[in-house]
Amino acid sequence: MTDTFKFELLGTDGKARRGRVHTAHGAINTPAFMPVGTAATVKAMMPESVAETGAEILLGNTYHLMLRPGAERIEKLGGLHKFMNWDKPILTDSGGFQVMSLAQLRKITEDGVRFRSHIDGAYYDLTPESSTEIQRQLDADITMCFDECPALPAPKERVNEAMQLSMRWARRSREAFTHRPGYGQFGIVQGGTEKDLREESVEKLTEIGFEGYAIGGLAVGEGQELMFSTLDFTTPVMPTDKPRYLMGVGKPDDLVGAVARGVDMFDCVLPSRSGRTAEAWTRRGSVNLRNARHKDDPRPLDENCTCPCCKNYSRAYLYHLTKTKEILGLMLLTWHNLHYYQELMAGMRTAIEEETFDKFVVDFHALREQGDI
Ligand SMILES: CNc1nc2c(CCNCC3CCCCC3)c3nc(N)[nH]c(=O)c3cc2[nH]1
Repeated sequence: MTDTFKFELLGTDGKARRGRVHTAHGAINTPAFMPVGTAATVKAMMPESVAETGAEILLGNTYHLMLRPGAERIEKLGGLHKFMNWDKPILTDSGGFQVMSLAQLRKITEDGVRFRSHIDGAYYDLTPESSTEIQRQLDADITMCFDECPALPAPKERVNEAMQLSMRWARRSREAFTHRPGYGQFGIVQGGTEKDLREESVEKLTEIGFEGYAIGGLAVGEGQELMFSTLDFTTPVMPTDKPRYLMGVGKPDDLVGAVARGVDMFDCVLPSRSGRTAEAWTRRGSVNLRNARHKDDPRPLDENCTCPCCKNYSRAYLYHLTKTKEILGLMLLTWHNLHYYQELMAGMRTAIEEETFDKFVVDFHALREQGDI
C-alpha cells in the first residue's frame, strides 16, 4: 500500500519504458495489461484466478455500473473493491466512450451527454462532474476524465471540435476530482491522427496537470499503421515522469508495437471476449477451437504455457467443451488468454530491464510467422 500516488520510471530501452505505478490499493508494474471487468466482474473468472494470471489492476466502468446496480448502492456496500472482492487497484473509464458505443440514443451538448439506457430505455445524463463523482463513489484508484472520442475516419474539423470539447471537459473533471492520497486522475489526449491537434491536446492537459495521461481516440477503426504513426508523434511530447495509458488496445502485436513507442498501460476486452468466442491467443498466433482439426488433438493449446488450461487439458477436450457450449470451456480459454497477455507483458518488462527489447520484438514476430499452431 502507499499513501501517495506516484509513477517510478525504472528503466528504458529505446522508447520502451519499464516502470511502476503506486496507488492506494497497491503497485502496478509497467508495461501493464489491465483486464476488463465491465459489470464488476471479469467474465468467467473468479477474482483470485484473475490475480493468479498476474494482473495487478482491473478496469471497471462508470457507464455500466451507474445503470446497474447504481454507484450509490456500490458506495453504500463499501465500494467496488469490496463489492467484487478485488483488493488490488481498479481504474474506471469515465463512461463517455461506452455511451457512444452502447446507449440507444444520445445527445452531446456542452454540458455533457444525455442518453437512453440500453438496459431499460430510461434517460440519463453524464457530465464531467457526475462521471467524476460516480468514479469516486466506486472508489476507483485511477479516475478517467470525461471525454468525447470521435469515430474515425472523421474530417479534421470534427476531430478538432471533439478534442476542444474534451479539453474543456477535462478541466471540469479535474475541478470535480477529490484529491486523496494514493488516488489519481488521468487526462485523455484526443486529436485523432492529426499531429497538431494531438500536440495541442497534450499541451492543454499538462497545463491542467494530472497524475497520468491516456491516449484516447485510437483503436476506433483507424488501423494499426495509423495508430502507430500517431503514437510516433504523440508519446514524445507527453510527460516522461507520468504513466501513459493507450485505451482499448489491443491484439498482442498492437501491445508490442505500442510498448516500443513508449506506452506503459493498456486495456482491451479482446483476451476475455475471445475466451468466450473460442479463440485462444498464443505466442504463435490465435487458434480457433471451433475448428474440427482439433477434434483428436491430444496436445495442449501451447506446450510452453504454464496456465491451468495448458497444463491439464488437450485441444480435443477444449474443442469438445466449445462444441457443447460448456461453461468450463469459457473459463479455461479466458484464463489461458489472460495468462498469455500477462506473460507477454512480463516478457516485455524483463526485456526492457535487460535492454534486449529489440531482440524480444524480433523473436515475437518470428514465432508468429512460423505458423503451424
Ligand atoms: C476498443 N478501442 C477503444 N476503446 C476505447 C476506450 C474505452 C477503453 N476501455 C474501457 C473499458 C471498456 C469495457 C468496459 C470497461 C471499460 C476509450 N475510453 C475513453 N474514455 N476515451 C477514449 O478515447 C477511448 C478510446 C477507445 N478506443
